[in-house]
Amino acid sequence: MSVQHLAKVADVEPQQDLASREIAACLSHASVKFGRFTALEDISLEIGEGEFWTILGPSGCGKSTMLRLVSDLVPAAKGNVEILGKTTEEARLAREFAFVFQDATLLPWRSAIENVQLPLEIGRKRGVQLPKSDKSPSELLELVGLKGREDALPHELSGGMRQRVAIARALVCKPKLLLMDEPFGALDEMTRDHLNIQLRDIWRETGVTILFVTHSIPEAVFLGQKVLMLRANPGRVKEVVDIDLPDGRQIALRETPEFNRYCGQLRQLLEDC
Ligand SMILES: Nc1ncnc2c1ncn2[C@@H]1O[C@H](COP(=O)(O)OP(=O)(O)OP(=O)(O)O)[C@@H](O)[C@H]1O
Repeated sequence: MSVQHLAKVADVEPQQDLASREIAACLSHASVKFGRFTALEDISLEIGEGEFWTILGPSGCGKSTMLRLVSDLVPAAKGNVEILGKTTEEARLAREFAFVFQDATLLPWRSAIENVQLPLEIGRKRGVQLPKSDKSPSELLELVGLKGREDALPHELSGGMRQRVAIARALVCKPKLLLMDEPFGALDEMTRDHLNIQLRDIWRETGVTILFVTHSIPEAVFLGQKVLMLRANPGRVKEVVDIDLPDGRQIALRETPEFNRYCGQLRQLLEDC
């Protein structure tokens, strides 16, 4: 690891002992190109295991591309990406990560619990030994607040409930890393607030590392321990902001001066992008 790289890491997490911090995702000078267009350039980051990172930046700056890079959906044109010490391909095959998108993408003819069970069934059919959550599919539905709705079909559920099923499904193979691309972007504000609180609880209970893309500054501050601000053309790291707010976050936190200070800081950074 270069001195420059270590310096960047120290900026990101000044209080932590680097030697004792387990790394979930390590990006070293990584770039992504689509033809001649550079979508991401020289990204160096270390994301510690169990951390919750939110990603903000102007439209088109490469937030989704960053998740696609980490999840082996696009290759690094330069540099290197490691997930839990593995290449992205090895991590994908070992089901080290799972994705949740803006659209829940549930199979409409399967009930909530059957949708959650789906990744395990696919693994069994392919003869692949997949990691399995310590919780059963029905316990995962309970974890996301859907106890009693196991047999409901997707069209019988609200948008927020469908997203909860998608989160339970993402957790069924016990991923170490959860990649979330604007998962609550299409939901009304109250549902979104409620899911924000629930997602923090799920994160605390499972210990999963989360990378969460959003366009909402308050959502990024409420959820994240760290906010990664990307800037555009090409997408680069603008800044990583540590969010030093207490745990057990409730909606009232959004009315506090500390919370609004972080929002103001990030709004300024976004304007400067
Ligand atoms: N498959 C692709 N081929 C060509 N260009 C692409 C491809 N995917 C993304 N891009 C370009 O890469 C840049 C980053 O796209 P990306 O979707 O990652 O941005 P984003 O920050 O997530 O955007 P938004 O906030 O609008 O969702 C954009 O200019 C986009 O047009």
